[in-house]
Amino acid sequence: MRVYPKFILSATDAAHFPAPSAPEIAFLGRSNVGKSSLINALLGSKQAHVSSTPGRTRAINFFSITDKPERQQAQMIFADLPGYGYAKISKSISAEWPKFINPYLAERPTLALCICLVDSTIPPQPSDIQLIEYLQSRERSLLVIGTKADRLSGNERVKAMNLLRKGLNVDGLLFCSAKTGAGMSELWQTIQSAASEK
Ligand SMILES: Nc1nc2c(ncn2[C@@H]2O[C@H](COP(=O)(O)OP(=O)(O)OP(=O)(O)O)[C@@H](O)[C@H]2O)c(=O)[nH]1
Ligand SMILES: [Mg+2]
Repeated sequence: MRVYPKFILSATDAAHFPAPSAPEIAFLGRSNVGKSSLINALLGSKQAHVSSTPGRTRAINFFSITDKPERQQAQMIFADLPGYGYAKISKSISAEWPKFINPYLAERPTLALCICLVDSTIPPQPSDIQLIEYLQSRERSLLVIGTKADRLSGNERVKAMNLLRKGLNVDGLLFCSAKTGAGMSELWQTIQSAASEK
């Protein structure tokens, strides 16, 4: 799918969020799980900052998405959220979460879908379970993505899929790779149907 993304703003405070307009798709996950890479793969361009240093994304970065370059009004908005759960930065990030990330997840009226990224190459992590339980308690629509699936063989993929499904207590789980593009068309379909339902 060809889309035209535009960076809107970077917010470190709820007061700086853009006024709610188009349906929003939030990308969540532990630091280094591949949030920014997945956004870039979906958009087919380098919008989000990808880094080898975990914890690089410290703000919520908003991008507007249109299907035609001349269109002014966004059809949907992507929100790239700061990562959580990485030991070295967990203190500073966990201090920031309640301040503006919890209000975003709990109260944002236009939030249509939370895409929760988990690393498909490691077992379910407590911080992932915590986030998914929080979103479920808030009755948010969510989709869990196993990232970096290119690192697994076919056999390992089946094993990892079962382990994550059980450990995270979710039915649907989609494995993706920002590197090979695996899973991208299925992911776009889910995003579009969530945005059109909002
Ligand atoms: N093999 C492989 N590596 C990936 C994939 N996606 C991301 N990576 C690598 O994982 C690292 C982290 O990627 P980012 O996209 O910056 O991760 P992030 O979740 O945005 O990280 P923070 O912003 O720090 O929270 C980078 O070194 C990427 O190259 C993938 O699909 N396959
Ligand atoms: Mg990032």
